[in-house]
Amino acid sequence: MASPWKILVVGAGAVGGTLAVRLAAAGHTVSVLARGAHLQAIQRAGLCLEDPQERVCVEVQASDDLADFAPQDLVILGLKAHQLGPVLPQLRPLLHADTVVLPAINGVPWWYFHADTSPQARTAQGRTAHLESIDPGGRLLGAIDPAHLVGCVVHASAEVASPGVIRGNGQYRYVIGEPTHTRSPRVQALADLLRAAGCEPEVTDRIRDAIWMKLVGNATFNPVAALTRARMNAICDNPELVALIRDGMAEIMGLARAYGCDPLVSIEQRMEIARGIGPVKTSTLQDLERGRALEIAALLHAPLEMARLAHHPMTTLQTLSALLGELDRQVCKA
Ligand SMILES: NC(=O)C1=CN([C@@H]2O[C@H](COP(=O)(O)OP(=O)(O)OC[C@H]3O[C@@H](n4cnc5c(N)ncnc54)[C@H](OP(=O)(O)O)[C@@H]3O)[C@@H](O)[C@H]2O)C=CC1
Ligand SMILES: CC(C)(CO)C(=O)C(=O)O
Repeated sequence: MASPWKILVVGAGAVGGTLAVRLAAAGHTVSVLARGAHLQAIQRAGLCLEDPQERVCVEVQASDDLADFAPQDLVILGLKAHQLGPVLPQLRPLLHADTVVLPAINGVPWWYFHADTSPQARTAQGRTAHLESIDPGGRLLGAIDPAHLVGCVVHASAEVASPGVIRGNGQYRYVIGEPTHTRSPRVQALADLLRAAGCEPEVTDRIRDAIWMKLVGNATFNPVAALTRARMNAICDNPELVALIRDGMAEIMGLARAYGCDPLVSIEQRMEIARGIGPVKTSTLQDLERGRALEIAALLHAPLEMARLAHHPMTTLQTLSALLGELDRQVCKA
């Protein structure tokens, strides 16, 4: 192995925990930010990843306080998008000049307009625009230097099965790319790192296309899954839900194009990809079942805000957002 990386996973839940285990098992120095019973279990017995093929457990340094960690080569963000606020500014002391920050997070990212060329990307004053729905006041955008960021789209499904134990569906596909839409040695190095850890990285010089392609599924399947409590395969087998999802997909694909992007696949192909994920619970359904706040802002409010800015109609997504918002208020904690 080339020299080990010093890696911090901030939010070692389903997605972050998966990456933490794979990277630690590949010999890297991995630390994790976790909390509560999950943190206690990791400190007591390590962090474990089960997939249909194997169970792997690793020992990692774990804490609920970012001040306990030294500067890192790579910081992976495995939080829900709405959990970033208090955490992102605290990362600054952990970043050296070449540290890469990799947000493994669904939805429209807070940094979307950084280095973007769409007309909406700059304010009238020439500054990088932000979306109020995911980044009120632009505080996330100002929290860390966006030069550290590499975009990441996660094609994997997992959940925290019990404290200290992540259960995944055995898919480990990550699309990574520069927000500047260029090729870079650091993205290549990240791809090598992930491949050597048994993952399937894909490098793109059009990361926003990959973000939209993923969002086409998350903005439709995730709310429908939470509203119906159905797994992915059950949704795919229900023609009425499929019709609803196809309408929502068409809206998001149109929005992607309105922002100069290509959603990369047809509705038919996107449905097939969703079916291939298997009988899993979306992360939004997992949150609902645990009474946790739903990730509505990044999956629905942000594209709806972008739709308003671009004068693009999205009635299906508006309806899903209204229904999911009320479910969140009725069932989930703040
Ligand atoms: N799960 C999946 O299958 C997939 C998820 N995604 C996306 O990946 C991202 C992460 O989701 P997922 O892994 O499911 O989420 P999880 O809730 O499983 O993981 C997030 C973890 O971060 C912890 N956390 C949050 N804030 C803090 C904090 N301040 N200090 C310490 N720990 C903290 C959470 O703890 P606590 O539980 O106490 O809040 C939780 O353990 C989301 O954007 C999701 O949409 C993408 C593809 C698939
Ligand atoms: C639906 C799924 C698993 C697709 O990868 C996902 O992204 C999620 O659960 O949020």
